[in-house]
Amino acid sequence: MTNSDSDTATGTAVDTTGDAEDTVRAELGRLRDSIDNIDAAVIHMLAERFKCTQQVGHLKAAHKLPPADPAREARQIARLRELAENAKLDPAFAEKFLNFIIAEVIRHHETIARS
Ligand SMILES: O=C(O)C(=O)C[C@]1(C(=O)O)C=C[C@@H](O)C=C1
Repeated sequence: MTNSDSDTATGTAVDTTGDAEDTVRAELGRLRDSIDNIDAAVIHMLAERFKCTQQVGHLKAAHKLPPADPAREARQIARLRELAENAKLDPAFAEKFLNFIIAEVIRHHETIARS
């Protein structure tokens, strides 16, 4: 036996050279690199979204429109839930995530309206 010995309790092969550990470490590193890229993309996309919503906030304040538009939100939620389902993402999570972002946007709109 060169790369593995037999586990005395289970009889299963156990790596004794550290090769498996290296493989796992490499795979984890590769996945984390992708996660870091995705997180960066999410941040950049959110930054662009907030640039748009800031403009919406100024437009709404200038025309005395209310910060929140529940009918628009209902349409966005229905749309995102369907997108999530098709993408095999939990639609409840997608809805929570959108509501979290919109709550922050409404806070920004209110700040702009007060200024
Ligand atoms: O579309 C608007 O009216 C916005 O103010 C943007 C936005 C959003 O972040 O998507 C935020 C608040 C509204 O209640 C609905 C949507």
